[in-house]
Amino acid sequence: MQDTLRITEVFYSLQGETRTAGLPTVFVRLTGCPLRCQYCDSAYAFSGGTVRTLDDILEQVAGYKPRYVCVTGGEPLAQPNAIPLLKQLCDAGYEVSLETSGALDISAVDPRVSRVVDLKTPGSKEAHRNRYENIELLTANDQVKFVICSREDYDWANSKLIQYGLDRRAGEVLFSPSHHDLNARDLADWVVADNLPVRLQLQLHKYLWNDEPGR
Ligand SMILES: C[S@@+](CC[C@H](N)C(=O)[O-])C[C@H]1O[C@@H](n2cnc3c(N)ncnc32)[C@H](O)[C@@H]1O
Ligand SMILES: Nc1nc2[nH]cc(C(=O)O)c2c(=O)[nH]1
Ligand code: SF4
Ligand SMILES: [Mg+2]
Repeated sequence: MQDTLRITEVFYSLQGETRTAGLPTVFVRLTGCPLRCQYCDSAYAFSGGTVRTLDDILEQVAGYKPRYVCVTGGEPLAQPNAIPLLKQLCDAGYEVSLETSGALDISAVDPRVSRVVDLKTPGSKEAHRNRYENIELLTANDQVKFVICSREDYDWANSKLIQYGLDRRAGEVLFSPSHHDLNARDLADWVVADNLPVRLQLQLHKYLWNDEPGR
């Protein structure tokens, strides 16, 4: 029996988020998530999907001849075979990132992967799932993200930034407005007013292609 993963989609697009925003990237979206963030834009990946072998997924990725590959979901780390997938993508020579909720242990992820770890804000309604032990594991190759729904979420994110010295632990601290919940301009004004050491992140793909799956 070969190693398999349940996959919602594999597609080639522009990275809409994080430090590689704007760069052509292959996305591998794994099916299933144990969380239910209030704002989730990928709820179509909670169920369904297709069981595929790692070799089959790697072959499709290779067909795009990408430099960047992003493993996302759903929650990738909810499937144990996400770990060998990430390693094999690195071995194949891609620059690999992982989008993860921060609710599961990130320690087994290949160190070549840039782990994009969400710290779930109160506005997500899933903040009680944050696994704060993950913060100790972050390196300069990793990124921490806050998806911010309100001024209260902004103040909460700012307090975590200070409490854990996140800008010194991770290569990037990303503040992203929750699409539909918060005006990006308000968040931009708050970041400037407070002179925060964070990067405002907009979801580029939503400006380009709205909320279409597979973009
Ligand atoms: C769909 S999740 C999949 C990976 C993982 N489950 C997680 O939450 O990081 C990918 C990224 O999209 C973000 N996201 C989801 N819905 C969003 C929304 N409405 N506005 C802004 N970011 C959103 C998540 O917070 C996460 O950083
Ligand atoms: N273009 C594009 N960029 C993305 N970056 C992270 C995504 C995600 O859903 O995790 C995503 C996505 O769904 N599309
Ligand atoms: S953890 Fe990620 S995929 Fe799961 S509900 Fe939250 S945003 Fe959606
Ligand atoms: Mg998305």
